[in-house]
Amino acid sequence: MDYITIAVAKGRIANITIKKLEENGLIFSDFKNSRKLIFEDDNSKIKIILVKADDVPIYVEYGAADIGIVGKDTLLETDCDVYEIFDLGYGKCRFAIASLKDFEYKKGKKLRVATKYPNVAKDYFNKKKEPVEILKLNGSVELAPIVGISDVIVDIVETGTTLKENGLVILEEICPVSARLISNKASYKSKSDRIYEIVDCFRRHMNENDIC
Ligand SMILES: Nc1ncnc2c1ncn2[C@@H]1O[C@H](COP(=O)(O)OP(=O)(O)OP(=O)(O)O)[C@@H](O)[C@H]1O
Ligand SMILES: O=P(O)(O)OC[C@H]1O[C@H](OP(=O)(O)OP(=O)(O)O)[C@H](O)[C@@H]1O
Repeated sequence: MDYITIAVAKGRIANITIKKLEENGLIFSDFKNSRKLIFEDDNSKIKIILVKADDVPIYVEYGAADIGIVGKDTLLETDCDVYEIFDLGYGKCRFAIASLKDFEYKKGKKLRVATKYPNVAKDYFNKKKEPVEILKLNGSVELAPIVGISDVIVDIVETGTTLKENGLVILEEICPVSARLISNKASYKSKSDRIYEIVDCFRRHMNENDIC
């Protein structure tokens, strides 16, 4: 049996993914205590490669991985050509627009929006026919309205703690987000049995609150 390779987004999503696979009896030795980027379970012939979230769809589209696990936030931002095949239900959060508590929207004035997700923000405001200027940042987006470089932010919110501790409030929610299983188009045809074994393995360990 050939190895099936899964590109997993480093950080939160990888930690939960490995935990769920280990609950199914797979073993990825040293995952917690190493800087290794490749982990293999010899029995199931599953190979995990750890990559930055934004890069997961690229590894999958170009066939370096058969499947990938990444947040819906990242998928909405990318235009990669992959199949999204399963909502894994974990890594739950939501996209929201937020501003400082005392922000007042002035009609007719172009909103300046700071975000790590320029495509998501552009799409959302285009649909509402609201003219905006997008400022692409790479993190700590909540700072932007505080230091006065944006009116609002578009970001993911989980517990709401980061917004609260920085004096921001949600103005609108855009959509829910959770981790998704994606597939390379050729692998989806040639390795569909193995891919669906992996889907079943996650399905068996879905918690009640994983269901979106
Ligand atoms: N509270 C949360 N904050 C950030 N990401 C979350 C949260 N809840 C779920 N997620 C999911 O986890 C993914 C990000 O994981 P993580 O924060 O570990 O990486 P990251 O922020 O991209 O890492 P980096 O620190 O390298 O920028 C998101 O793309 C999203 O799908
Ligand atoms: O609602 P909460 O539970 O507080 O989580 C939301 C925060 O988590 C994410 O940041 P991350 O930790 O990825 O750091 P970043 O600012 O570097 O993106 C996101 O961008 C928010 O800042």
